[in-house]
Amino acid sequence: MTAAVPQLVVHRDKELMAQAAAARLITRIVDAQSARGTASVVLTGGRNGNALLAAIAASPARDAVDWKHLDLWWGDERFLPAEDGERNAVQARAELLARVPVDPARVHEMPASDGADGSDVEAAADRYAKELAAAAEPGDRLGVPAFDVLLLGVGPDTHVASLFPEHPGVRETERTVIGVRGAPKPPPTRISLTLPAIRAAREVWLLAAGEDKADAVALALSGPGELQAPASGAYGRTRTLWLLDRSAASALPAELYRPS
Ligand SMILES: O=C(O)[C@H](O)[C@@H](O)[C@H](O)[C@H](O)COP(=O)(O)O
Repeated sequence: MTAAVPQLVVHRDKELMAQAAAARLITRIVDAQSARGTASVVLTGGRNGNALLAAIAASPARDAVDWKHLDLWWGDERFLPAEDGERNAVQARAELLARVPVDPARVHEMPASDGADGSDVEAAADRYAKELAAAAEPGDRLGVPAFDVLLLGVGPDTHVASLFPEHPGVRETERTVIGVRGAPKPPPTRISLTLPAIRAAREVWLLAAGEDKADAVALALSGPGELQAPASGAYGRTRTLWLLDRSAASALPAELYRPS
């Protein structure tokens, strides 16, 4: 079962989108933890992903989360030295993770280029795939944990994670994690979950704000193939949610979104 038919929620502006998405994510984590004692979330890099983390950090409700029983993963990472400020994990630490009592053993950063695999990005990707498989439950698909929420920023070319239009990574159907070279968005070398891994999530939430995303959002939601618009291939098993601001929704056809 998939939730390939997306739900759209459009907020007044990107600031309100970040605040509302933060409240939504806190609630979703609390619900998962009350049901199962634990939760797992896949973080995304980019301005909207980081704004969401900052909004959680600033929220009084953040203490409702049992941070010690939360597994955090990444959808993609820039393949740079571990402490490089351009890494998604370094930015996530600064925005939120250094301010809440997470269990470091449950914060699963993607390998860095100065780690055990050196500059071998494919070996680093395989390492992360093994870490995901080790965390999967017997019933989980593909050897990937059934993430409660998988967050994705959406690029102006409709990329998600580090899966770019017409790039080979979008076609991957077997592996859960791949190395990416020649990414159009710098830096060129990255690690990324693949679409099959993304689709193993219970819920996939896509974040897009700003006029520069309007065409990408309209294209991705018009039903093109995922090779042309990778965001259109990002959906969850039970829910696919597009969190937008009005600017990013401004090119949508009337039947998809009526401005309030
Ligand atoms: O490593 C990255 O750069 C991100 O994971 C990338 O997929 C990002 O989410 C989109 O490019 C949207 O970025 P913005 O939210 O900054 O537009």
